[in-house]
Amino acid sequence: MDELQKKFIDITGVEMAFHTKKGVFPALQGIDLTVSKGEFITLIGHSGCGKSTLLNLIAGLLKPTAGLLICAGREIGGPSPERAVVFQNHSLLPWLTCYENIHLGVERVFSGAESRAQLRERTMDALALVGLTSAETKRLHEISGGMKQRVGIARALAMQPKVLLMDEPFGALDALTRAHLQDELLKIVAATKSTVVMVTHDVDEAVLLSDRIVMLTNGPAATIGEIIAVELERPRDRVALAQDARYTEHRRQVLEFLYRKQAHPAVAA
Ligand SMILES: Nc1ncnc2c1ncn2[C@@H]1O[C@H](COP(=O)(O)OP(=O)(O)OP(=O)(O)O)[C@@H](O)[C@H]1O
Repeated sequence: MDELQKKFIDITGVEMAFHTKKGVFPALQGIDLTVSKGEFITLIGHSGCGKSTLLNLIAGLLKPTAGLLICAGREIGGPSPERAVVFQNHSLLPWLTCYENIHLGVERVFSGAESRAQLRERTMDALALVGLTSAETKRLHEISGGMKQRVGIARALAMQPKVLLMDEPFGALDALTRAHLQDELLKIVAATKSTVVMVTHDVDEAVLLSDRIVMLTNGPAATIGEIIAVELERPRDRVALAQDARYTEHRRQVLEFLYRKQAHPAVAA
């Protein structure tokens, strides 16, 4: 792996302060992080510590008050289909079909360079990737929450992003659907070799999916407290992992960080 691939996302000295009615609120400070190409990173930390803020900075939806964010050798200057985002509320258009929701994004990115047939093929490939080929013509209000989330992931992947950014993509789903989609995401990421940064609140999700778990301290002025390298070979099987001592140890490390070292002020009091 060359230097550019090792530092595919390169974040140095990033600070984010928000101007509020009560004055300046320092959300993040001293954020240094590199993510290599093909790596799966999760961001975990207590509510309000700044996980979404960091993700939005990488997405280019926010500009840092200090520091530098680089992706694939170029400074992140704003949002780009190179860095596709999947949100918890999937932000899809409910009156359109699954196909149309994905096709909209595909058209936006590729219509200058590709024929209508190619655009259709891209859209169908993305639907197939998330197992929704048969739901092509269904409208969003006709499908379940888990299926909507899959459409959101397909829409993001269809743009062939360099980086997939996910903000609690499975947060609103029931436990079984969530487990199913985590397994699907593992397969998709293995096939597409995507670089992923994902925000989660779920310790098991973080250990199951990640190459590294980035744990943020409590805000204000949150920063990276610890990073755990998850040394579990892939493909990963959730049932086998449940009895794996390394899995349990990683889980313990995250829990210790969250509930001992960074016990939430409200909880610690
Ligand atoms: N636009 C904004 N203006 C002012 N303050 C903000 C803004 N966006 C976020 N913040 C503050 O920055 C801090 C970090 O918010 P952020 O949403 O990144 O946290 P989070 O870790 O993603 O939280 P959660 O897990 O609850 O989603 C919070 O204190 C929040 O109130």
